[in-house]
Amino acid sequence: MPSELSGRLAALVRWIDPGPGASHLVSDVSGWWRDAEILARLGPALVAPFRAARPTVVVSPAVTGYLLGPLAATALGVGFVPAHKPGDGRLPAGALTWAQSPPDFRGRRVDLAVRDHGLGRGDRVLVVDDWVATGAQVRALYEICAARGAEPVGTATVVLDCPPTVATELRVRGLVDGADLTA
Ligand SMILES: O=P(O)(O)OC[C@H]1O[C@H](OP(=O)(O)OP(=O)(O)O)[C@H](O)[C@@H]1O
Ligand SMILES: Nc1ncnc2[nH]cnc12
Repeated sequence: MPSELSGRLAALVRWIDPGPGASHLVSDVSGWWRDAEILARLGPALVAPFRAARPTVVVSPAVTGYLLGPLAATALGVGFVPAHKPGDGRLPAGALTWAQSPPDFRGRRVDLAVRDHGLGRGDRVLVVDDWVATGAQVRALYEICAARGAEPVGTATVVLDCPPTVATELRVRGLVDGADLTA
């Protein structure tokens, strides 16, 4: 992990109390977008460990992934494919491939869908997201890749907050260690 960038990213994470009844604080990463230098560095830093794998496309889940995925795709010079969630109100027309995640960090099983037109045999997919906690949503995206005949080369995340065994299994690389964030 690039240490100077890691420190700046970690310092920009804020924690919000969602209000009465909430069991835990919620992260706010909007500081990453507001800092022009960090914004410019995010894409290249995320993709650096995966350049040798020659990804042909970046896939990211709604909704924060939609901010990071295009930064990573631009850095690689490849295209971007959004992975939709039923609640995001933007399910595209045409055939979709769906997968359901195992319980994620909130205990939810998340349904994810990718437009068939966007992903196919021969694609080498880099998954990009802001945070990997249990790896549940990454697993669902890899399942979609497999169903489309595409190969996931790994996952680039800003916050790597999953057990090392999961990071190794899913080939996840991160810019900030979750243990360095204090809520
Ligand atoms: O490793 P996991 O347990 O799967 O959790 C990580 C995922 O959960 C969060 O997304 P969320 O569904 O909260 O969507 P958001 O981008 O709208 O915050 C985060 O952005 C990752 O996508
Ligand atoms: N955005 C997020 N994604 C996953 N785990 C988190 N823990 C706190 N914020 C999170």
